[in-house]
Amino acid sequence: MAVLLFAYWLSGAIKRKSSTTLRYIPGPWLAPFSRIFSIINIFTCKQVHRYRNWHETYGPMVRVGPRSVSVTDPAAVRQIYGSHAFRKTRMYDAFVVLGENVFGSRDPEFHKRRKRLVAPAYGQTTLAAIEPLIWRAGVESLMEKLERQAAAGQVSNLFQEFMFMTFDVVGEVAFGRSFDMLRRDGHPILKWLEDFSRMNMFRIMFPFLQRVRLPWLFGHWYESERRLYAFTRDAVERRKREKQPRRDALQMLLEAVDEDTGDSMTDAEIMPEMLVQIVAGTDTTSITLSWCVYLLSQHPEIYAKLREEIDAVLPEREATVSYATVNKLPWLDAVLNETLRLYPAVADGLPRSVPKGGAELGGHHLPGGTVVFCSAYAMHRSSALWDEPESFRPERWFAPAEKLAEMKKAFIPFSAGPRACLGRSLAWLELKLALSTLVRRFEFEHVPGARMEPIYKFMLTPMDHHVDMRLRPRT
Ligand code: HEM
Repeated sequence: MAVLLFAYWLSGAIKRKSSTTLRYIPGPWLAPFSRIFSIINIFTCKQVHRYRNWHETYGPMVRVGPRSVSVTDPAAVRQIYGSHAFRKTRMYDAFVVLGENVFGSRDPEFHKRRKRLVAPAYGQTTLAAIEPLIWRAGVESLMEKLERQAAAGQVSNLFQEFMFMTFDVVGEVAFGRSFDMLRRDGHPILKWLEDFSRMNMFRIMFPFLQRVRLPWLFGHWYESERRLYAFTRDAVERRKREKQPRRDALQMLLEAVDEDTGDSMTDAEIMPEMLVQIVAGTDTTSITLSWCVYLLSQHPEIYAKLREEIDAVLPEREATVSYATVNKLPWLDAVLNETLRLYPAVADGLPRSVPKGGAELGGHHLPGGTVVFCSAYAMHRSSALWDEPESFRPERWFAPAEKLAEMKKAFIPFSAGPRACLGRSLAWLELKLALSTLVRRFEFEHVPGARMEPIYKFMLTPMDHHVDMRLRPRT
């Protein structure tokens, strides 16, 4: 029996290897035969290193599975992400939390309609209105907590504190009030979301679970789902009862009107969009800040340059920092860009499906249905695209305009095209306010112990989820 099964697998594998034009794309010898590497990735979380090495060995197009290809050629990457032609794959169903939404949707028509409705929630007018909320609920609350930890002689785990900060900001702007995680060291929504995403994974693997409920098996996950729903609904209803609501992201969603039909969004449509802001807008930003402070702690000369630049525009330690003051600082920009290059939080994946009929990509013909994706980690560290790719050199971002334009083609921390990050202006605002205030108020020094090797588990994080720093208040 075992021999028969093996023979069956082998004949299928050989057919898969030789029957498509993918056979001309180089890659590890096992990749065309089986999806073994996707499975290994799930268990080891080290695919970013693997993809980077493969691209260094095989070039900009690497076959990584029977029907999947990893791409780092900038022109091919723009082709994949630059339009709706290459659609998101089924993997994105995992992001359909409480309903179809702008992030998880695979349908271009739905996405275009929904994006028009939600765009004002991420726009400049909203950002200007919520800046004081981000300062109060996020940055200032974080500084107060760090002040207390420093006074008590405690080491601060900035990985965790930045995460709490970004959750509190999304709570404030998308749910109408902070989750208060910085003060309470957590919130039950963390568990509800974790349970919910596990349940969703099962629903994707076994679609009958969309229709059938198995309370004896998944009872506690259903309970988390119920609580998440009730919590989100409560936030919407609370806001609707307010006589003079403030102009934040939640309000923009409630006031959104479809230009063509004149329809507003229903509560059932608004709720998934609120959750998207948590799923897409918390860890991404906090992890970027974590890597950034770690890199600064390892490069004292860069840290000193940044401190000098920030001290010049923020002479008073305690003053409220405005975005206008820190928005255009060359070293701050360069340090954050270089962090996003070396440690892009969304370092891998973003799978897309080649359209029916196939496509020419990177000099190869790929049949329809082939899964293609760009590993930002591999592209950002490619020796074909960057000088000294593994070095932290923020000054590279001061290159002449022509060189800079070339670099930007190979730089995609927020993806590109119609599905690029909608929250990137908000992310920049949070990143710059938080980092400049931290640098102005504290001297920080890394406390070794936790493993800092990057692993990829949905995001590119340090292995132990710790970035331990000893903080000393500055004058
Ligand atoms: C440093 C921080 C951030 C990084 C590196 C980042 C990165 C990304 C990337 C790579 C994508 C494309 C995902 C894909 O195609 O699968 C994306 C999409 C998205 N991001 Fe961000 N993001 C950040 C912060 C935020 C914030 C703060 C928000 C909102 C609160 C946000 C909201 C979104 C949304 C709504 C999408 C889906 C856009 C669409 O499909 O039209 N992101 N982000």
